[in-house]
Amino acid sequence: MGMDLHDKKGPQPIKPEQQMQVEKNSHFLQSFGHAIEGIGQLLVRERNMRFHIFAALVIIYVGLSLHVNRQDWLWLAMAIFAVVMSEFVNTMIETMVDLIVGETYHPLAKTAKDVAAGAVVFAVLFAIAVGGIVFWPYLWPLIKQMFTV
Ligand SMILES: Nc1ncnc2c1ncn2[C@@H]1O[C@H](COP(=O)(O)OP(=O)(O)OP(=O)(O)O)[C@@H](O)[C@H]1O
Repeated sequence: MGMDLHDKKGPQPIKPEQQMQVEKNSHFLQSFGHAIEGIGQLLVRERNMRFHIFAALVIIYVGLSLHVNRQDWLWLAMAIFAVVMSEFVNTMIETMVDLIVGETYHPLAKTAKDVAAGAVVFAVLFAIAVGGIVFWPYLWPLIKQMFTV
């Protein structure tokens, strides 16, 4: 899949104030800080992730507008979670493959990346199905109302 100018592939330059830590985190706050850094990297590097976050916000907005019930919110949350988690896994696999093979072509690198991308597509299809099943009963009466005089 393509790459735009905003996608920052490859290692980020190390700023002078950054410590090149390779030893274990020594306390919870340090672990948490690095986890937040990971989420930040994902948002900066992956255009698809930014799109998923935008789509999730649209789904939340539609859910609020249609006053969907508690159980339906759980399904919507599950769908959003599945897509976002799949993008986390996809980025982890891509990064590990790039770390191992770099710019060298390898059929197994292709398989790993394509399967990881397939997981994202699978999760997105699941989210579309959930969105359709959840929103349809709320939208159908509105659609009928629009076409009855
Ligand atoms: N080292 C490699 N060896 C073989 N094929 C590769 C290699 N690197 C990438 N590819 C192929 O190129 C495609 C795009 O790879 P890239 O790492 O640019 O993914 P991407 O554009 O970030 O994907 P996504 O849009 O899913 O994030 C992969 O799906 C794979 O088919």
